[in-house]
Parts: sequence; C-alpha cells; structure tokens
Amino acid sequence: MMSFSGLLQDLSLANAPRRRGEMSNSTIDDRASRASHISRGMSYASTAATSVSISGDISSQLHSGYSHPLARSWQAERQLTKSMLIYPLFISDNDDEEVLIPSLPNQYRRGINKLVPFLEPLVHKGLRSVVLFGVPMKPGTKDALGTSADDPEGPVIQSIRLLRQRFPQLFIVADVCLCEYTSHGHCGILKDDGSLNNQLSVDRISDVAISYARAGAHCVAPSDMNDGRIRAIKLKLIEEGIVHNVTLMSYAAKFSGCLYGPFRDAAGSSPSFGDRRCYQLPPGGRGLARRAIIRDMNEGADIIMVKPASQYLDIISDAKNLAPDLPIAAYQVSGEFAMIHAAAKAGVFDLKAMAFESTEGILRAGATIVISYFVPEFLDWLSN
Ligand SMILES: NCc1[nH]cc(CCC(=O)O)c1CC(=O)O
Ligand SMILES: [Zn+2]
Ligand SMILES: [Zn+2]
Repeated sequence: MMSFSGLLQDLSLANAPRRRGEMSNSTIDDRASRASHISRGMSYASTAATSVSISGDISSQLHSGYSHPLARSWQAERQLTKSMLIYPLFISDNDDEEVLIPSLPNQYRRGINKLVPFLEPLVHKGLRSVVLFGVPMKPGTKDALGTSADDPEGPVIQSIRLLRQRFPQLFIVADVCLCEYTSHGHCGILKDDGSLNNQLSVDRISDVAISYARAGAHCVAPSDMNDGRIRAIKLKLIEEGIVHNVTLMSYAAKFSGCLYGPFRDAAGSSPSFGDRRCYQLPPGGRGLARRAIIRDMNEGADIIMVKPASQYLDIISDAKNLAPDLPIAAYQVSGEFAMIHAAAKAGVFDLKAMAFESTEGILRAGATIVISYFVPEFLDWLSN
C-alpha cells in the first residue's frame, strides 16, 4: 500500500533530475540521486512513509541490471549463435557462373562448380546450414508442370550430393517449390482458370520433396503454400522408409507482399500473370497464420517457419505459443535484407548494428532458427 506521501515522493522521484550521466557513470549518479531523494522524503514525510518510499525506490531501479555489457547480454532469453543460422544459396544450371544479383546486395547466383570454393571458408568460420534454391537458366527448362524441379542432373539434386560429400557436417535444407521451374512462375500446377490445382500440386511437390530427401537433403522445406502438402510429404517419407532422418520444415506462415522482389530477381520466379495472394497469406491475416501453424504442426511438421520476419514478429510469437515444443524458424527475406542495406547506405544506421538489432527482435519474438542473407557477415561478427 502506498500512502499519500509515498505517492508524492514517487512523483518527486519521477521528476527528479536523475540519470543524466551515461550508463558507465550510473553507480555514482544513482547514489547521489537516491541520497537526495531520501533526504527530500525525510523533510516532509513521517518515518513510516519514508520506508514505503524507499521500497518503492528500490523496485524502480532497473539500470542496475544492465550497467555492464555482460549483464546486458543476460537480459536476452536467447542470443544469436552460429548454429541458429541458415544461409540461402541460389544455384543455377550454368555450372561455371558466378553472377551478382543486382537487387540483393553481395549475393550471387552460382553454378555448381563455384559452390565448394565459396563455401569452404564459410564452413571453416562455423557455417552449419544452408538452404538451396535451384535456378534453371537454360532455355526450354521450364514447363507447366515444373518437370525440371527434380531433374537428377539439375542444380538442386547435384548440389545436395556434392555438399553432402564435401561438407559432411553441413546441414542441407532443400527449399521445395515449383515456381522456379514452371513456365507460368506459380508455386504449383494450374487449372485452366489459372488458379492452383491443389491436389495435383501437392502430389507433385511431395514427389519433388522425396527426390531431394533421397538425394541426401537433411531437411525438406516446402514453400509453395498448397493445402495439405505437409501431410502428403510426411506420408511419402514414411512410405519410402526415410521419415526418421528427414526433417520437415514448413513455411507455415508465409505472407504475400512486396518483400520477395529481390529473391524473384535472383531465382527468376516471378509469376508471368497474376500474383500469389490466393495461396500466400494476406499480411493482415493473423488468425489465418495461427490456423496454418496449427494445421502444419498437426500434419507432421518438425519445424514451423514464419516469413517474412521483422514485419511479422507477432506471428513468430504466436508460432512460439502455438507450437511450444517445435523449433521456430524465421526467414529474414530478400526485401528485408535489401531494405536494411539501402538504409545503411543512405546513412540511416550502421549495417552491422541493424543486422544485430533486427535479429535480436526476431529471437526475442520466439524464433530459434534464423534464415538470413547476413549469415556470412554474422560468421565474422560472432567470432569477435
Ligand atoms: N516459393 C518461392 C520462394 N521461396 C522463398 C521465397 C522468398 C525468399 C526471399 O524473398 O528471400 C520465395 C519467393 C516467393 O514466394 O515468391
Ligand atoms: Zn514458389
Ligand atoms: Zn520456394
């Protein structure tokens, strides 16, 4: 219970010119302000009221918990470590190419021959996982059914094999979708009216997932958003007898919007007509995201992903609450990455500081895995 005079002192506390100094000076500042506060309290309050005010004063002290850098780090429930990171790679069927993606700063599309030399130093710095996106460039590779998605000679299956062999410790995630391989650029097989044929799409996507798993992917991650694909993939993995060592990561809450532009440049996967709003989630659809998360968990997902990340922190938090026993992944997508780069270039903030701050937000919301184009930088930044 706070007496009137206690309340008065609390008000005087709020108005007192405290905390003028930097945090490093806070010990001195604190002592001075506490002493002046107590003596001010004594001057117009009873002894009993003063004791109330002291306890109020004690509970108002927060700076004491984070005045030291190490103590600050203890305030975070989770801290970014290298093993939380997954790095996206774009692999084309042009074996020797290494081409900068203009809208995605410092990111390249690479042919399979450029993969190992590029990854070697990163693996040495502690890279633990990559997610592979195939980019067919050769004319005539795309068709209405996305036939080349699981071409055994295609870039994804070839690089799964190569990476398994060359980097036995690296955890290989294969993104599973058809949009990179379909002539129309949509994430499935279409009906005559241009909408997705859900059944045919799920059949095809689950076949592709099995091919990637058979080639050696540790994890398959369907990003297509067709209904029921998690169940279909899980059942086929069981049928094939490989369910026990293939992790199924669902892009469960994947929102449509304008943040995938640089990715589509990189992967050449823009739809040739229409958009993805009838299968990716509407940005305001928190309830839908919750339903998708619950559904995919019930269909057998091992990991739930939310994408994009920073604009959807509430969804990450929902995922953590709805699936408390599953790892939660967040994909800091191409548009988020490009935006941070552009702002840093314009002098809005320091790139490294913002890379960390954005990731801290993502972890704070509940993610335990972060997919990000900043991974090579983080491998350097986290070792210092
Ligand atoms: N299914 C394709 C896919 N898989 C991952 C991304 C986006 C990743 C990024 O923007 O970094 C996309 C693009 C899209 O859905 O259009
Ligand atoms: Zn797609
Ligand atoms: Zn995809």
